[in-house]
Amino acid sequence: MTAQIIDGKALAREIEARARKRSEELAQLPGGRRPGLAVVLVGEDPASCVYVRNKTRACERAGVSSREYRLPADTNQEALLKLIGELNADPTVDGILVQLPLPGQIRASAVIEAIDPGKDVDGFHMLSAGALLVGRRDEGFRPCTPAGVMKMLESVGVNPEGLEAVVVGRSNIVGKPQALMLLEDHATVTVAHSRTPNLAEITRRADILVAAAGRARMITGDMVKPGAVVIDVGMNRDEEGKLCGDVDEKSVSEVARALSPVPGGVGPMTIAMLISNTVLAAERHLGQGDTL
Ligand SMILES: Nc1nc(=O)c2c([nH]1)NC[C@@H]1CN(c3ccc(C(=O)N[C@@H](CCC(=O)O)C(=O)O)cc3)C=[N+]21
Ligand SMILES: [Mg+2]
Repeated sequence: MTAQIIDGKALAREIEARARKRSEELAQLPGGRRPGLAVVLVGEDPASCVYVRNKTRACERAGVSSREYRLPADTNQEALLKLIGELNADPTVDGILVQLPLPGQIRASAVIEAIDPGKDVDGFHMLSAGALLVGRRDEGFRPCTPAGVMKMLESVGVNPEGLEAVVVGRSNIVGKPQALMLLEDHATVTVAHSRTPNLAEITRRADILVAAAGRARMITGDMVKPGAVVIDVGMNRDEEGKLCGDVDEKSVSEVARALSPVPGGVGPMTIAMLISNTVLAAERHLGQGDTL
C-alpha cells in the first residue's frame, strides 16, 4: 500500500478562496470593511519570519488587510502590553497575533491574556481554551493548527466517530486542543507524549494518528497501524537543515492509508485557519454572526 498524500496547500487555497468571498461581502455592508489582522513579531527568529511572510501572502489572497509590527528583541513586557492595548482599542483590527516564542524577558501568558478575547484569532487565550473545553462554538476561537488537522481529516473522508485517535504531544497550542476536538467528534482519544514509555504500542492502535511531539521523523512505519490516517504536525530541521516533520514519510507511506506531508501539509492549513478565524472575528465585530 502507498499512502494517499493529503494536499494541505490545495485545501488551504480553497479555504482562503471562501474567506475572500466573505471578506468582500463584509466590505460591501453598510458600515462594513475588510477584516483586519495585526501581527506582532518581537525579535527576528528566522522560522518566525518565514511564517509571517507566508501569512502576509495568505491575507492578500483572502482580501484580509494585514499590518505587521516588528519590535526589537530587547523589547520589554510593558512596551508590548502597551501595543496590545492600542490594538485592542483599534476598531479596524479584528484579530491580533503575537508570534511565539517570545524573548525570555517577556512572559507569554501575560501577553496572551492581555489580548481582547474577541480578537484572539490564534485561539490561545484562556477564554478560547475554555470555550473549546465546554464545546461552545459561539465563543472564542479554535486554535488554528488542530482546527486545520480536523479539516484535513474531513478532506479524506475520515469521520472520527467511533475511531481510535492517538495524539502524540500535549502542548497547549496543538496536542491538548487536538485531543478535545477529536473527542468532540466522538473519537476514542489517547494523548501520548515524550514520557510515554510504550509509545509504539499506543500509536499502533490508532486509526487516526496526529504527530505533534516536535522530534524529527520519530514516527516510523512499524509504529503505524495498516490503513491508518497519519497527520504530521512536526516542523523540524534535520541534520542537513532540511525541513521535516515528526513522521518518517518513507516508511509510514508504505503502511498508512493517507499521510500529510511536510512541507505542504499542516503548515499552510494553519495559516488558512488563521485567516478563517480573522474573518469570523470581523463577522462578530460587524454583527454578522457565525457563518463560516
Ligand atoms: N502566535 C503564533 N501563532 C502561530 O500560529 C505560530 C506561532 N505563533 N509561532 C510559530 C508557529 C509555526 N507556525 C507555522 C505556520 C505555517 C508554516 C508554514 O507555512 N509552513 C510551510 C513552509 C515553511 C517553510 O518552507 O519553512 C509548509 O509547511 O508548507 C510554518 C510554521 C505558526 N506558528
Ligand atoms: Mg511532549
